[in-house]
Amino acid sequence: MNKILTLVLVRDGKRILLGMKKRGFGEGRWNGFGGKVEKQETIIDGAKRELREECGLVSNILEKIGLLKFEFVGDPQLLEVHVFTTEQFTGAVEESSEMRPEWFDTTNIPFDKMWPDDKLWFPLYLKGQKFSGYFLFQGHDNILKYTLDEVDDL
Ligand SMILES: Nc1nc(SCCc2ccccc2)c2[nH]cnc2n1
Repeated sequence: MNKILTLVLVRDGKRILLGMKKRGFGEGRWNGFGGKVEKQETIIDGAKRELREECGLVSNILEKIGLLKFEFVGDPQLLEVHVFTTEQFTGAVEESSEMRPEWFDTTNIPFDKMWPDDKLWFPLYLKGQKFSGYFLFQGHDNILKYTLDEVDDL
């Protein structure tokens, strides 16, 4: 059974909001906002909840843009990450216990301090293309193999 996770990418024109993960899974890397989906909530409601909890922004319009599956050698639990984006949000960006948010220009995304797969699928995201990918990791830094496809619907 896959572990269902969410990832929300917040855009404001040419800028994207990323958070520096302060602890736990992915600590020390810039990422979108997201995490686990609780039993009693839908995936999209889980995404909205994590967005608010992790950076203070509220959005009612999340667009599904990607599906990423991650396998880690030696770990039977597959991660199934549902990726969303939004350009409509309210509230003030605020740091949380999990994340230190910062705006980046989309021409200057800090890939060297992000998960290694991000540099592969971000270009599809930035050109408005939906995507579906599978990545086999050895540890958290080394991608042994992957597939990545542009898709028309998710
Ligand atoms: N960009 C990206 N994100 C994730 S996990 C995202 C979901 C998540 C999970 C737990 C806490 C916060 C967020 C990745 N895993 C492997 N490569 C990856 N790339």
